[in-house]
Amino acid sequence: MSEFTSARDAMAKQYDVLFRLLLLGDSGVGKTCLLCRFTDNEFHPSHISTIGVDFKMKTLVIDGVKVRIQIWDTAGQERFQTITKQYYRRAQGIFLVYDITSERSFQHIMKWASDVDEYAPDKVQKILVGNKSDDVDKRQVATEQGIKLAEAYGMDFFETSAFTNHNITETFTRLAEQVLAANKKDLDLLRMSINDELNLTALEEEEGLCDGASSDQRKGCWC
Ligand SMILES: Nc1nc2c(ncn2[C@@H]2O[C@H](COP(=O)(O)OP(=O)(O)OP(=O)(O)O)[C@@H](O)[C@H]2O)c(=O)[nH]1
Repeated sequence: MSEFTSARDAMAKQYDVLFRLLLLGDSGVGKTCLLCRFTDNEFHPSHISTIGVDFKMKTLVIDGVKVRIQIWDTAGQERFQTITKQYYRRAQGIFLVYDITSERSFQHIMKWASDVDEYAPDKVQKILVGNKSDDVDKRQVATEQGIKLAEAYGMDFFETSAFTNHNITETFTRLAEQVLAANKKDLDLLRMSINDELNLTALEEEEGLCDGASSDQRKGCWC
């Protein structure tokens, strides 16, 4: 279920909605690097395996909506999967990541996708990501293979490079847009509730002004 904040919380926190997105894929495909590039515009050449899970936040504005996204980076290593699977059920969007220089990581997407079917909410939005597109000499997975697999699963598809910053913002924004669209009904309710609160606040302010106003000022007041 979507994690919409109350109108007062949202106003206090400077965002309208909060989404949880999850990065999944084999160890070494570049999940942590994708996240670091997106949130901090940094790239780390060394592979330090994620232990369990970690997260970073970023706020995007989509169609005038301030979307705060909490992106969970999971460990690709098999030994952490009991832990990482516990995070699936609270995700609204999932990146299924493979490495275009690793046929094996591409084959494993089927396993990741079936885990998502089993443990994530039905409404979860998914996107397929073929990372390391800069590493052309080592490419093992053709772009067309990625396109076909994404079509078969009914997902959008991006080839990315955390190294060159290719398609990074596009990929994260696309998944956030999909999640937003999938939760539009809840969002409309939220907007209505924000409007109600704003109207209420305006009314309260007006009333406050009237209460504290001098008799001259009260003449112009409708209360
Ligand atoms: N050439 C190239 N190398 C990349 C890219 N993204 C990540 N790498 C390298 O791939 C290695 C693994 O990257 P990580 O981001 O640590 O991989 P991970 O998927 O988070 O791995 P786990 O935490 O073990 O699941 C590192 O040496 C990165 O520098 C990319 O876009 N291009």
